[in-house]
Amino acid sequence: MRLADLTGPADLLSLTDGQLDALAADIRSFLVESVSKVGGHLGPNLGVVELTLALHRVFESPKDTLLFDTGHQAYVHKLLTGRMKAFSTLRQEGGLSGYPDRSESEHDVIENSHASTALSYADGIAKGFGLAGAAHRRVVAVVGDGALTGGMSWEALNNIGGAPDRPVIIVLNDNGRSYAPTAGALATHLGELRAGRGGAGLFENLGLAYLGPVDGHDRTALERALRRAAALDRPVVVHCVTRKGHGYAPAAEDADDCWHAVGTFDPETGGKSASGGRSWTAVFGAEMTELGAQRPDVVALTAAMLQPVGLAGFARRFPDRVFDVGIGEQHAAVSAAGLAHTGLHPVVAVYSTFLNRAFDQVLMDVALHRQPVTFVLDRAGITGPDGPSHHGIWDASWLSLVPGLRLAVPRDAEELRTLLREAVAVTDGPTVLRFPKAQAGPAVPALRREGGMDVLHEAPGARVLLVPTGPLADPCLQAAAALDALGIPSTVVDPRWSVPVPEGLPELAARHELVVTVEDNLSDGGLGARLLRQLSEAGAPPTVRTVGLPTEFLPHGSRTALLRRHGLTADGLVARVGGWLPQAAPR
Ligand SMILES: Cc1ncc(C[n+]2csc(CCOP(=O)(O)OP(=O)(O)O)c2C)c(N)n1
Ligand SMILES: CC(=O)[C@@H](O)[C@H](O)COP(=O)(O)O
Ligand SMILES: [Mg+2]
Repeated sequence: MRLADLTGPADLLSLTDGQLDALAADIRSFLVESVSKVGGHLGPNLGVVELTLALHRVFESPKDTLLFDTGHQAYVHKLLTGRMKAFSTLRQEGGLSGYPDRSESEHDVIENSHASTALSYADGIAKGFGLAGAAHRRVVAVVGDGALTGGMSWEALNNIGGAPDRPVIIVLNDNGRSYAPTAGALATHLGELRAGRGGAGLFENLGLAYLGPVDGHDRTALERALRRAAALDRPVVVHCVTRKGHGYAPAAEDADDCWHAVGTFDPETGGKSASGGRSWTAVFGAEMTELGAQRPDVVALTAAMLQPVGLAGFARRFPDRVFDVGIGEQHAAVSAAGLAHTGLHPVVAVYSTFLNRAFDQVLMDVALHRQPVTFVLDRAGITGPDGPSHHGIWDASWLSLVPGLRLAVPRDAEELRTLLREAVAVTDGPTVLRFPKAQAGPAVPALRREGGMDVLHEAPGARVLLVPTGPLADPCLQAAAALDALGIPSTVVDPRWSVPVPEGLPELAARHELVVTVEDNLSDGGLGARLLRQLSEAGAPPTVRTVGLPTEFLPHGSRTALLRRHGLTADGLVARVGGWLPQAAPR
């Protein structure tokens, strides 16, 4: 049977070993071909072809629940559950999600792409099945060795191991790496288990049965182990040893990150498409390395994403001053507070969306102690193809609730360098920089600085004040030029530090009829909302309009298209101002 003929998992049950091996090869070729066109998580999915085939042959989804931790390795699951024909739409607006999605299939459960949550789901689902008298329904969680370094995994294991009557089946997909080789004591222990030297092992000491190590590319061995696990009728870990990128050599198998997440590429040669320009990440990484040479007290932390957050250069130059804590953002924040307690200035580089889980740590372990920790949030704002659990749109709102915290949004590369240095010069509390998943745009020079803000554009008799944060300065300047041409003079200021509200902004706002804040984050809790409150509390405010993102889960799609949809473009702003100042409606 060819992949194209597959209508669902039940079709797998009648296939011979030879047909299944041919199907596995078919799936691998299809993955390389498809992902080469749209980008995605090729390496992780090449590593779970045989594993996913075995899962769907041994367990009966959706009667049995199959959970994928992080969900980036669920492409094969999608192909086996009837979504091959739609696969060309992967991660594109209106197309398949890059993660499980309950609106796509009854076989999908966890849509959240944040790691280390699957075992908690499994614990809850198993408890629910038990209460419903449906304990016969299997709960199977596929968890990577990286996801197992996340704290919530151990909170769940503490529950799962303590309940012998709740037979959660944990399929440990151990390829020895997250992006890079997985760091820490757990990785060492898994290595001992892989080598058969693990003795009783951590899992058995926690009350779980342990089966393995199993060759994660030998489908029959996997099926045998999974059937044994199901028959044990108690919590069990099936330790599968896989290779990320398996079967696409040398490109994916031998790359530093085994092609964890790739853009488009030539499937014949493995040649990646060049990304033009210089990303915000690259600008940050270069400046961090410069800073590290000048400030011996500056250290860096990453949560298993050294390369993606731009710290590889810093790590090469200062290997003793960079810490990969595994997928542990909460731990990173508090370990940074500890580092700061010893007089160092830690820089924690994470993707915006992943810092959300460390709110309490930023609030109570960093800010309450007024520790000088700098958080650098990459992928802040609309990210695009990774969808709702990856858009970094909440940070600017919840961070504004942290007493003493300062947040800055650089508008261009030079400002990123300057603001980073301003941030690491702060000694009495947390600082945050945020920038998007994009190329750092053209330089945006300031006319002058006023009240802590950079004036970027002004015109006599200005009626409208545009207040963009970060890179949205560029479309705002284009809008200002268009408004001037429409006979509506305007001012454009960059607040630079948008938390707290710059002290000169309320007074400057009061000098205009209409104030429009423009933010690549939620409007709720954003700069505009906070400015509006300050102005209204100070008496009759000018009209303030906040152009930002709705408090919704935004779909996947291109960053450009999503920004346009939410009016975060020059023509979108002009059209809106036209509506807010009727006589300015574009002719
Ligand atoms: C909370 C959180 N932090 C960081 C990430 C980014 N991330 C996505 S996959 C990944 C590595 C996961 O490693 P593992 O669980 O071993 O899965 P593998 O990719 O090896 O299959 C990381 C760090 C994330 N999704 N969630
Ligand atoms: C699954 C996950 O969280 C990461 O792999 C993420 O998808 C990477 O995002 P970028 O591709 O923007 O680096
Ligand atoms: Mg792994």
